[in-house]
Amino acid sequence: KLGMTVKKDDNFGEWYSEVVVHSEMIEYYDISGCYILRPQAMSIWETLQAFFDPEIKKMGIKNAYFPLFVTENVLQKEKDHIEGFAPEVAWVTKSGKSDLEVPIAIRPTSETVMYPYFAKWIRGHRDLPLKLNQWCNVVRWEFSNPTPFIRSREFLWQEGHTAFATKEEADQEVLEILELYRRVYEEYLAVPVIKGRKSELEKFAGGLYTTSVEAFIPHTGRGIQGATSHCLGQNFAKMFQINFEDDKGEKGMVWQNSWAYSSRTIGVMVMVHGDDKGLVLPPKVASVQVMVIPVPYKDADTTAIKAACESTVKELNTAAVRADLDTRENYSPGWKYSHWEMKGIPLRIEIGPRDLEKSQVRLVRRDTGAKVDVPMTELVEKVQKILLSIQENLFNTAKEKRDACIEKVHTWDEFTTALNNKKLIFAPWCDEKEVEEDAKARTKGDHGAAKTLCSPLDQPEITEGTVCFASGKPAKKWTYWGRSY
Ligand SMILES: O=C1CCCN[C@@H]1CCCn1cnc2cc(F)c(F)cc2c1=O
Ligand SMILES: [Mg+2]
Repeated sequence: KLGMTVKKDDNFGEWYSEVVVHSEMIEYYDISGCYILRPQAMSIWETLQAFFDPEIKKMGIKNAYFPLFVTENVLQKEKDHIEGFAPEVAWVTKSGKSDLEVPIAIRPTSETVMYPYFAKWIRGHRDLPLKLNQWCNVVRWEFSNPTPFIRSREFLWQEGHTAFATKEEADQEVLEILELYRRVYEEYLAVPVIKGRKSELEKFAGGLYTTSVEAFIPHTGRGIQGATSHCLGQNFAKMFQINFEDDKGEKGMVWQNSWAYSSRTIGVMVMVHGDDKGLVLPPKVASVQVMVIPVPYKDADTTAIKAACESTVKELNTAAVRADLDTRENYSPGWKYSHWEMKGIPLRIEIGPRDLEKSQVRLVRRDTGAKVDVPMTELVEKVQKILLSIQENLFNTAKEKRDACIEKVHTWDEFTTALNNKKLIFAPWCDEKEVEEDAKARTKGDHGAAKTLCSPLDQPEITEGTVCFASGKPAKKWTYWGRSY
């Protein structure tokens, strides 16, 4: 494989596409907007799932699996839930040569698939809370620029759908799930995110309120929704007649939530940490954390070197460090260094004749390129420490870069200047829908309009007399604004 040919600063879109392909995470497919997830990508997906699935089970959520297909009349059940989404719905209209009597939609999300059965299963308050999740794929036939992991016509996600007797229980779960999403990004993918609430314009129209974790890509100056946790209120309970007899014998409608993260998480990680050598994997999601490479010298004892590599891998694997070796003779050490750097392996170990003599190995970090010689007797402890340090350094570096992009503004002019400087804008806002619509209209351009990303749950104080940057009305919230994916 050739090396990287595009630089991250020169052409971000082409750089990204090259990274995901050359790191062997993605293979492009012959249907636009569809991508093959190769093992490196799938192993990251599985690692995140291995964290998230037990966590939601601890919360009493059970996995189920609902059909991929939904009938037209059920899908159209509620216009404002589907409003504007209709063009994205993919339909099955034939089987073999014959047309289907009634076209069948492929799920773009599963509210309308699940909720008729929620109505059937929920009768009394003892049937509550009902808390289900499914790990599945969904299809949204989008036309705006398809991007591996970030925007694809089919993607993997988990979708949680829960029903409670009281709003308080629903409100609490929304935030518990949002905290898990923060951990997925910050503790595993080493990507800093902001927890916040979506505006009335940006929220899920079918719900009561939407919370999200928002990431930011400094290179493009665009925000990206990382994951989302909605409180649906009783909107869907009304639509689907999901009610129950409470302990006083009265009929009440349930309070519902729905929440999801998707394979988009992987793309955000690539965009944030990748560099001009290719992918950079945070150790916690790296299927191989350490690659051991023999450095044979012309008359050196290659057998002894290879044996040292094998015992190093063995020792690391015994200590639960995911290590592998590359002893292929038809590739030079130099070729292997750039190959495994391209693949984002966090740590490389080089073992040559000099290292053998001194009973040491050379460790090379993928994040900083730093090299350090370590006695073989201290191998495991040093490798474990360095892997932790790489995980932390990736997060801290990403957080510093993201924070450096944040610009606090107070006026419209400051806002447009910051927007054109690719900033993540923090502004006092009157929280009025028309003002957001107006700001969107005024910032339309070939880079896309500015929009609200979220109002952070952690709200700074609004000092007396602070006015909205756009309308001049009294400010109600500090809100992040920017262009987005
Ligand atoms: O975002 C979530 C969390 C998991 C469950 N769903 C909610 C809301 C999804 C919002 N949404 C998002 N996209 C959609 C695309 C469609 F084609 C369509 F018919 C419906 C939708 C749609 O409802
Ligand atoms: Mg969409």
